[in-house]
Amino acid sequence: MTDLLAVDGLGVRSATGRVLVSGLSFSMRAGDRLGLVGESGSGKTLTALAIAGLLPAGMTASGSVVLDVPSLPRTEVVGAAERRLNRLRGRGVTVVFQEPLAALDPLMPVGRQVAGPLRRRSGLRGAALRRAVLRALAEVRLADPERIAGAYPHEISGGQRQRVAIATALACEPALLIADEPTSSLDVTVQAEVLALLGDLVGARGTALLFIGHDLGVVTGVADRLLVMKDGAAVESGTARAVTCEPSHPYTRELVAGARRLDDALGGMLR
Ligand SMILES: Nc1ncnc2c1ncn2[C@@H]1O[C@H](COP(=O)(O)OP(=O)(O)OP(=O)(O)O)[C@@H](O)[C@H]1O
Repeated sequence: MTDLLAVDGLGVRSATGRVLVSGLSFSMRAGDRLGLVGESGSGKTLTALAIAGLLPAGMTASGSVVLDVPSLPRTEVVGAAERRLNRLRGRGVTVVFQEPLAALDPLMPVGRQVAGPLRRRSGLRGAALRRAVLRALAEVRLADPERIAGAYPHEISGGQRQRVAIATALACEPALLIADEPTSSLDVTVQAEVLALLGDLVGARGTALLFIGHDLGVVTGVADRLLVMKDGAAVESGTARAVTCEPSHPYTRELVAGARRLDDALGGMLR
């Protein structure tokens, strides 16, 4: 099987030339679940944006990010023209961000927002499209999809919004879904539900998942492999089990000890 995503020596610099990410290399195949974990400011989000070709204006990427998605031309994202990247986004790679309010249009009922990618992907129109929207909302386990479809983003809860954002992202049938702290703004119970849902949905579709988070307990709940980042570089990588059971880098040991302390304080809930 060939790599779906091959990141080789990725670097990101700010407009003023500050090195924010450097020398990052990893690869993913169809259906893989990789967790990028590290403290705030370690470069996780910029890595995600660089992979999707969405770095803010002025920032520059170096190295190589190759996305090789079935039925799409193999694309070198670094330096690619916007037109090329547009073909890749959606079917190739889709991102779910931490704050769904930022991703959803405040002035459009959420049903119409899910309908956009569904229509583009499937060509459905009219009543058939409407049924597909309701199915997509039911699939992310939203009770009463009819009501949710007609609601504006501010009329539903944070957990419901994140489910809508996931439904919208999956409606594109992406080969790679990047989820950047998708549950950090949610309370713990809702967070656990949304994580389980995300795991089930990508599993059922064979979608590769790049899951980003600062909380090792959360990330290991979804990812099979981990890449630990610190100060814009990878300090350790391996299977989730190896990294959490036998961390070799002092920073990873700190992360593991922190997650254990939290787990003990919660009476082993995370085990
Ligand atoms: N638009 C920007 N201009 C300049 N520097 C930036 C910009 N965005 C991020 N940075 C810097 O790049 C570094 C990496 O940021 P990034 O957002 O990737 O970290 P992160 O690991 O995702 O953190 P968090 O968990 O807080 O989102 C940080 O030092 C940050 O201050």
